[in-house]
Amino acid sequence: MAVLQLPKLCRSNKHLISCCRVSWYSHTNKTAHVQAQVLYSSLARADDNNGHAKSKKITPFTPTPGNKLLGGVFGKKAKGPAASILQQQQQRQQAPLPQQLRQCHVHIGGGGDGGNALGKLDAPEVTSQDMLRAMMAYIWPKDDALVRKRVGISLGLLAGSKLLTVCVPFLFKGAVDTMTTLNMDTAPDAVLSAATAMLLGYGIARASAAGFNELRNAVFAKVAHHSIRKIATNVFLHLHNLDLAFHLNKQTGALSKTIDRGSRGINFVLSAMVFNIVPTIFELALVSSILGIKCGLAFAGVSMGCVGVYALYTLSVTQWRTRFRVYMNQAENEAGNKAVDSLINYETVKYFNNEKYEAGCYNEVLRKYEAASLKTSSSLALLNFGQNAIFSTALSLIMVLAAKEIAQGNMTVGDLVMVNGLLFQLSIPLGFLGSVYREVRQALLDMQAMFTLMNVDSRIQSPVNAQPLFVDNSNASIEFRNVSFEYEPGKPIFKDLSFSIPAGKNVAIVGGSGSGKSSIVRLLFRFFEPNTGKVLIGGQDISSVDLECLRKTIAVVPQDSVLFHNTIEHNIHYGNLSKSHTEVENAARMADLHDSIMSWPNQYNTQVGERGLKLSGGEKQRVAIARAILKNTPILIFDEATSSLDSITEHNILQALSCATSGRTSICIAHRLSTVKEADEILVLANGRVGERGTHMELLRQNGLYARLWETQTQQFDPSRLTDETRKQAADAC
Ligand SMILES: Nc1ncnc2c1ncn2[C@@H]1O[C@H](COP(=O)(O)OP(=O)(O)OP(=O)(O)O)[C@@H](O)[C@H]1O
Repeated sequence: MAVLQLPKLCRSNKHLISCCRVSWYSHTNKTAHVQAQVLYSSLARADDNNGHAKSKKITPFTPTPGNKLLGGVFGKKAKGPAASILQQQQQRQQAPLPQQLRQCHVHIGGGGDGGNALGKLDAPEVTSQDMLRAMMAYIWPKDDALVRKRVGISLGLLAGSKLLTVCVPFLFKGAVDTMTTLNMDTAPDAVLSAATAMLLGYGIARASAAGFNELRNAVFAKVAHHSIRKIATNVFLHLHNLDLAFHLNKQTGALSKTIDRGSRGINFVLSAMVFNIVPTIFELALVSSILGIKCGLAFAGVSMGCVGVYALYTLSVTQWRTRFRVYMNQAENEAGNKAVDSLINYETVKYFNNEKYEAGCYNEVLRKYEAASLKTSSSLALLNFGQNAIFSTALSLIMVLAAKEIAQGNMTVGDLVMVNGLLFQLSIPLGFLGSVYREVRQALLDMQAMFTLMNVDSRIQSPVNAQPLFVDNSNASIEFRNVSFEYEPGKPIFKDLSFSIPAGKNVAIVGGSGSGKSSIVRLLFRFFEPNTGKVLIGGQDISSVDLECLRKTIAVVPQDSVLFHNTIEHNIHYGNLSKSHTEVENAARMADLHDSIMSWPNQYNTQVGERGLKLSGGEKQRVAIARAILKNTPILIFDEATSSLDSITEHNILQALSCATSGRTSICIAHRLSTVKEADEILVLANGRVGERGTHMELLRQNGLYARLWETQTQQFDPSRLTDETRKQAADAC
């Protein structure tokens, strides 16, 4: 039994501004990860001051699902016993948990989302080092010699361009010094040609340095884009592997923005890492050494001092500016979410004439974004000005020093030109250093959100050494054994639910709205896991079988059919991508859709619009049915599959479905009882259990909840036939 000490003291703490739940998250069958998160630092201060006195009130706490806890708030500087207990929780503890606590998940909340619009992700945070390490694996992959070769060539080109760049001021100095001897020399033509050669060399060196740079960019571009593609694909796949609960809690707008910004960040950081940071430091050292050797220690001292002050200023101001970028990202995510949510609900907005309200909400979020961007740009102006001021001061100082040396005859005018050239050359990488640091920090922030996503574990995974699911039409039985389940603590959906469906039978599940019919499908498909009890298919516990194998065994026609923004052919074909066009057509025929499709101008190439909005509700349902037929699985589930169809179409489809499902195990969820009265057995859900079960006639004879529902629907209701108990049940169900 896991016992956590939680700071009861927080209950009385006036600084507490957040009420949160502790996360119980089962990665394996026997352990739970417990993670506390930093929410506010105000409590930390209170804890600092009075930690000892308050620690007396700490009592052990035995967690159960749904227990509401207060606290979990501390800052980096938190001290005292209360803080140390919280810190213990923060370090991921692994404690064996009893069965009923396994796989029960509640997440830390409580406002003050300091992150982004993705909310708090239930994953350890990714550090900059983690990300750099991960990226290094992409740019220097052990298994891809071609990529390594490209990186090597790019580095060679980089070295060539740097050397040429450093030569430029020397050639210019040579030309100026040669020209100054023009009047005193006896052979002006020779001097002129020497100066011309040096000036030509100057031009060639400049052009070649630039050429090498561009060539390097071109060679490296493939490495960068290749890495971006790989990382973005991995993130995308990872998102698809996360469980339904994650996706129900996250907003798609924020997710796509996070991937978008994260991928852009990768491009920047990759180039910066290889071509800017290390080579810039090298160039700074080179230029300072040349200045020191050629012109003296004073010159080197001023240039090094300038670099030091410049770097210090840049780093500290950039650090300070980072928070504005975080606000900006948050506001941008929020704006993206708002826009997507509002546009997806276009029709609802119109039905209720709420365009202005929606625009107002969007404007409000944009206002936040505007404020954050203004702060970002004004602080950037401050940074740029400061950098310029530092550099100009150093440049003036060095030029004064050079002028003095010329006056004393220690340096030539050419030297002055060379110093000037070197310093200007220095200003380029220095400017880069500032902006690269700035951009790298910002890119790392963007990437952090994306990589943190990669750290989120799916709660539903195939167990290690998972068995395949050995079922076919002959043995695809389904059993729910003592299943208890709740999405949220304190709101049980099933209480000790048990039923079984023999292989090849067609069973209907009916019950009031919210009684948990669709939840049965989700448990069967392993979108969620029961808190206790087991779900078995063909006698195998589905939590121990391979997830992909399990899902290949079941075809679902969901309650809301959402289609891809593609042709109708693609949408039906999606049910089984290995099937031919003829099989797609056959499935469409069975779903009573083929004739409708053939009457459209573009037939199977008709575009269905975003989420299938160009189709009627009934047509979408028939596409979903055709898909499921095409998937051709031993188990078929229809969740309100014909609710949007007219009676004639429904009748046709039901006939086709009885062919399609014959010999297979099928579950039909329906409100309209006329669609399920032919089922082999009907289960009536009530109060989290199977309240009644039997064939249509048996249930009518039982004269219970089903009879009441049936009579209400067929308008043959005779209240005098109902007992008080049934009346109460029926009232609950309806
Ligand atoms: N992801 C979720 N998180 C929290 N509660 C949920 C979630 N999904 C469903 N519920 C709740 O679980 C209960 C059962 O939902 P379910 O969709 O299984 O009912 P149903 O019987 O299929 O309803 P209907 O006939 O109206 O479709 C409902 O009260 C619903 O609000």
